[in-house]
Amino acid sequence: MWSPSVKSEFVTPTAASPAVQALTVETTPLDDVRQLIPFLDPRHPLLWLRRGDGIAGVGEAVRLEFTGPTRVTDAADAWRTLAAAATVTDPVRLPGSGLVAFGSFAFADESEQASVLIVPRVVIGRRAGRSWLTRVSVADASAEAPRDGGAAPAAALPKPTAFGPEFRLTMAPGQLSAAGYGEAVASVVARIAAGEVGKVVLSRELRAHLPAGADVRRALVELALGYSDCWTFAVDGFVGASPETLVRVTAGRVDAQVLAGTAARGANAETDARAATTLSASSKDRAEHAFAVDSVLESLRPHTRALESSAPFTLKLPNLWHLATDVVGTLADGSSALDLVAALHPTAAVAGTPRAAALAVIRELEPFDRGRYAGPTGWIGADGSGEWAVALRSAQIAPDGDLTAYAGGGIVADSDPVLEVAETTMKFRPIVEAFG
Ligand SMILES: C=C(O[C@@H]1C=C(C(=O)O)C=C[C@H]1O)C(=O)O
Repeated sequence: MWSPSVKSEFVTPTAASPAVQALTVETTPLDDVRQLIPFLDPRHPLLWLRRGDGIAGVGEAVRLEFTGPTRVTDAADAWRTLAAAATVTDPVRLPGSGLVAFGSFAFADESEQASVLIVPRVVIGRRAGRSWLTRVSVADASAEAPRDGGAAPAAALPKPTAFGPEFRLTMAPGQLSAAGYGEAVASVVARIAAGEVGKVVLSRELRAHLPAGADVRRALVELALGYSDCWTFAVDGFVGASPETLVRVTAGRVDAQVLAGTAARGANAETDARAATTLSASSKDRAEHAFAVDSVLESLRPHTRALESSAPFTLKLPNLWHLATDVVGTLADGSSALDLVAALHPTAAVAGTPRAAALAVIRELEPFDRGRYAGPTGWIGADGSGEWAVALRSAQIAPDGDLTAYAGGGIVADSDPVLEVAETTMKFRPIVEAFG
């Protein structure tokens, strides 16, 4: 249960966060800031951006790490405690103003990759023509005075910095080659025919190495410009431009957009229109899509009232078409966005159905750790609001510069290995072009 409280005198330490930090958070309005990316740290950007609106974070006031099967529920609990101990002044009161944490969670329970919640020291936000600056300062709950002297006075905007030199990466196959992926797809199709499983989302990876000191903001600009209708994100070295909204919670409203079912864009207007019509008429894609919508509705229903879904429609992206369904409802039980993320992840759009059987096939056939690919990435606010994407069209940059990009697709009874390899190639495009 989420009890919104941004001011609290008393802090109860929890197992997830033994020494609760008391944050002092101050948001002030700014004149419209049109570009958020130039304010970011070139090597440690924190970003959540769509159609020019979003939040950009600089520095780390708090970093919480989670692993294992309870990583999302642990994070939801730790966030409740942290938010309850914070003193927040927020005259702006827009989604993303006040206290926020950026978050990114590993796809798999057994992943080696840490899941994180990061509260930046400074956030610059923009929404519908309004902008703001949030500053965060930290004091240990047991300490008498804030460690860094309390909230900095509402000061001038941090300075944007010039971009570093251009770079171009060459991506090479990772542990699963394109041919190997095709074989894995064929193996899934055989398992579906044998009745072991209904749908499995299989993925492959590409690898590259980022030159030392590379300015990651260059790739973020490419993603944000090329895929402006997608969520361009950067959290702890994990970057991407995802079209899929896992869940949003704003003022008691819950919404999601389920994507599953993919087709290539046509070369001209006529073939492009035909590609969309064929996709929406395809029984293979409709079946794959229905699995994904059902899994989202089933997970959200216990937490919502008046949950409704649209009819499936075709969604146009620069690199492909998707079948999409909008889901909307009213929050019924005070859940935070992270509580809903815990209920939803992993959906059938990125795991398969039945879930446990699909995850077992993924573990067996994918010879790599997905890390945060296909996991939940987004932000959470002090009042439990938030916006979370399924982290697709993404890549993880390790501290040593090694970059791993991921793409996959839903495999159903009549999937064709050759077409599935081609689909992953289309889905790699945003990352390959942003870094290439
Ligand atoms: C798995 C990915 O995408 C997911 C799978 C889709 C499909 O199989 O048609 C479509 C959108 C996403 O839900 C990916 O982009 O890597």
